[in-house]
Amino acid sequence: MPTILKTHNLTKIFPPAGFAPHKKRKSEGRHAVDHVNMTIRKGDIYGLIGRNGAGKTTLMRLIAGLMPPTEGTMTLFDSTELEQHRRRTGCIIEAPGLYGNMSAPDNLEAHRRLLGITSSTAVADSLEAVGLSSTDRKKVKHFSLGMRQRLGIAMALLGSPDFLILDEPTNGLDPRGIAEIRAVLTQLSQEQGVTVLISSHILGELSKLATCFGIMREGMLIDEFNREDLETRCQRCLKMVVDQPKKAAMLIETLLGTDNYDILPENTIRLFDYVDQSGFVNRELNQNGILVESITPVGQDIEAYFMSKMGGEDRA
Ligand SMILES: Nc1ncnc2c1ncn2[C@@H]1O[C@H](COP(=O)(O)OP(=O)(O)OP(=O)(O)O)[C@@H](O)[C@H]1O
Repeated sequence: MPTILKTHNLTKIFPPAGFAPHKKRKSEGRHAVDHVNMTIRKGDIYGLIGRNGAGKTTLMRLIAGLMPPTEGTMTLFDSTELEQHRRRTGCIIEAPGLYGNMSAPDNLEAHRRLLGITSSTAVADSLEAVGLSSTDRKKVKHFSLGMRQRLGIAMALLGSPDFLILDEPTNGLDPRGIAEIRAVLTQLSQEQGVTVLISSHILGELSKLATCFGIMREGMLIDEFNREDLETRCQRCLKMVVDQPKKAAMLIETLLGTDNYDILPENTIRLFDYVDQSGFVNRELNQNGILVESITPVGQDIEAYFMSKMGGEDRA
């Protein structure tokens, strides 16, 4: 699968408050983005997750070329010619500038001219992609927040980008508005092959939309995994520590009649069946010469998993 974005040790250090560059005072500064190595492949919907201040927006701004990194490099579309390939990228990082007294098509038309996009169908195509073709002459100031967010995405789509960078596109939306944005992004990904990098506070929503995930904590990308990994990590199972894992595995197959387990390091086995029958499993293994040091049903919902990875109690 071709790589759309790869960062190598991407770092942004902001000077501390009160820092006066002319004094050349040596200072630590704030590592908003700290040696991030991130990979996004073609067709991914990459969900970026982290608490407030974790560095998501700063990372997106670096990727979009809105500020230079302090350190580190990146490739876009497997190339180091970033300026050239940023033309294939569309982004909403700050609230898109919309003219309230103008209709959706007029807003897009103004933006199209500003960007120098020549395609005569760009405005109509973008409106259609976000389901706003029928708003006609309605002024944007009368739009719902969800419609405005969709219009923002339409703006980012004007240049027919292959890669969309969206910082909190569902911010402030009700469940219906969120579902609409999800439908738009899923369609763009599946039907047009657009690759998406998206951050969101709404973890449950992101878990339904994204195909892979990156967790940021204190500027660092502490974990990257795909949807399949996430489902495995959150799957309910009986986690047990035994003295002889290979023999225990054989007994699980012969006595319990299942091969739905895996063996982890440190004599740990995860059994994905019999999750609510830990006493029974314990007895069966014990009676056949296995010392079960611990046996616990584990598993959590996806949102709780994200929260535990992000650290702390605050929401993303
Ligand atoms: N221009 C700036 N100057 C100084 N510090 C900044 C600047 N922009 C961001 N920061 C700091 O960098 C850190 C990361 O901020 P950033 O906005 O990237 O986080 P975030 O994960 O997007 O948070 P949120 O979810 O609240 O938007 C924060 O501590 C923030 O205060």
